[in-house]
Amino acid sequence: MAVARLTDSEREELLRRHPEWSLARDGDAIERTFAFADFNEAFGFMTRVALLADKADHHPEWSNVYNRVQIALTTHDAGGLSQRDADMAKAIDAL
Ligand SMILES: C[C@H](O)[C@H](O)[C@H]1CNC2=NC(N)=NC(=O)C2=N1
Repeated sequence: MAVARLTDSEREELLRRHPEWSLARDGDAIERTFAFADFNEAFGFMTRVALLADKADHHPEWSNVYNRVQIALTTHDAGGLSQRDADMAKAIDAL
C-alpha cells in the first residue's frame, strides 16, 4: 500500500516535536536510543512498544543490548518517513 512520504517541512516539524529522535539514513528514518536500569526494564519497554506497534500495524526496526534499546522508525511502504513514523514516535515517547 502506498503511503505518502513526509515533506521537508513535515520532517522538521517531527524533529521539533520529538527532539530526542534524530534523522538517519539520509532522512529516510528517525532513530532514538533508550537506556534502562537493566535488561528486565528494557525488555518490558520493548513489550509495550511491540503491543503498540502491532495494533498500529507499524513495526520498529530495533536492537537490544542488555539495558539499551535502539529504535529506528521508517515506513517501508513509503520508502522513507511518513506520518506513521511521527505517530509511532509520539506513542513511544508517551510510554
Ligand atoms: C501488510 C502490512 O500492513 C504492512 O506490511 C505494514 C506492516 N508494518 C509496517 N511497518 C513499517 N515500519 N513500515 C511499513 O510499511 C509497514 N507496513
